[in-house]
Amino acid sequence: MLRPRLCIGMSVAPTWLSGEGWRHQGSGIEGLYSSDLALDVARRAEAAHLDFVFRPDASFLPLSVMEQSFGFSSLDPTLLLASIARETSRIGLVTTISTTFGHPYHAARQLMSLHWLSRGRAGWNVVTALQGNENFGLPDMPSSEARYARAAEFTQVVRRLWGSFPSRALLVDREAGHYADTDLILPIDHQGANFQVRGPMNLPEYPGADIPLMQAGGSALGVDFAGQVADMVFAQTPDLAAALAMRRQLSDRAQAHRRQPRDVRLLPGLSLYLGDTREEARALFLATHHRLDRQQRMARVRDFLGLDLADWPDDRPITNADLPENHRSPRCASQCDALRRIIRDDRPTPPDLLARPEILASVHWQVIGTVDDAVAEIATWFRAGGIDGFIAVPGGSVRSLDLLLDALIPRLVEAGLFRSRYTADTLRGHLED
Ligand SMILES: Cc1cc2nc3c(=O)[nH]c(=O)nc-3n(C[C@H](O)[C@H](O)[C@H](O)COP(=O)(O)O)c2cc1C
Repeated sequence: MLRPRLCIGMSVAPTWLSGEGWRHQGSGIEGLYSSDLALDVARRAEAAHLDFVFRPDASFLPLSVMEQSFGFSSLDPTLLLASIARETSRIGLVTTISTTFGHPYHAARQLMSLHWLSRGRAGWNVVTALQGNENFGLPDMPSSEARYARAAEFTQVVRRLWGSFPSRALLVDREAGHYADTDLILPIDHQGANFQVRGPMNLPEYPGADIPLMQAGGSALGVDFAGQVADMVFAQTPDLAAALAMRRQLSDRAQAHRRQPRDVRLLPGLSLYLGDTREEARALFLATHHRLDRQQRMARVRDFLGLDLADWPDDRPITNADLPENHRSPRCASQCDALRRIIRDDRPTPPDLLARPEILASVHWQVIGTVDDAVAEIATWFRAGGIDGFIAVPGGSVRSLDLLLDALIPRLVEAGLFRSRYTADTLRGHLED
């Protein structure tokens, strides 16, 4: 444990309505393309004193899922969070901006705008993106190396632009008629492999609290990048062993970049299917994913692992030796690694593998059970030093969301694992609390 209490973020994606979740009466799905859904959750998350709400994002629309659910269709995350800024006062607002497709000048200005509008509560989830190249004139997705090199340069430019108009340069001296001390507003004159940016930025830095960075991407390059720049890491760690290994790697890479391990908070996604009983939770999970048929599940196995299960006997276990050696999904190395670990450790048969939550849903840490089950598991992982907190990704229905905010978080407070009130009103303040 690197800090005494958990850091807790809440996805406003809204994951609890994915799968079949949106079809429940009263799901509120009609509010998806307005602020309504996210605002309601943000207000409730603020009442529970969470560190931040968080909006992941994608710049492409896979049509295959749209017939059955809302998929990746969504409002622009930064605009959505800006609309929430004035309706809340304490909770952090973490948006997602990809470093692969956009330009750092735009990103720097959008993020600092959100920071001003929320009075110091903005955070940036730095992603190198999974897909979407065809929407930006790129014939293929750039390699992992190219994406992380661009991410490092992009992030450096954004930070330098934020610093190019320091808050102390803002004088607003009515009497003398001096608005700003222009000696302090300096160009950055960046000439790099990907960007040429003169600066300065046309917006001053928000005084007193900087914008924390979150990173998502679990390959060796991703972890090194996180060790260099991230305050938080959104990770996929399906079991405690994976979390402990990730925590060790992050600490190692943080120190290699002359930072402290505690500066980089490991916050895995925690997918929660909660019910009053375990049976209820399991039924909720299965009902949520029942429309994913065997063909679709096998397609996921093929995509992630390069393994074709079409003619595989149902009683034959799948072992490490069966996995094609050089298959790399272009999409996400960390997700594939998690599935490889399951095959290495559990040797599942095809029916076992195809029923795994990791195939049906995500490779996030999953609790399918009661609030007691979730509290026990979170406490175990935290006390073992595997996590610094988590990002809640409730699934299945609004009921999972309600149990998270109304029952689970208060139980963590009672256990002394989470704050009972805010002591700060900026995101940086919450992280250091
Ligand atoms: C937990 C997690 C969350 C992610 N969220 C996003 C996202 O919201 N938007 C996005 O474009 N990419 C997202 N990504 C993709 C990563 O930014 C990255 O492109 C991908 O994981 C490949 O990098 P890697 O090989 O280092 O994992 C996410 C990845 C992970 C592991």
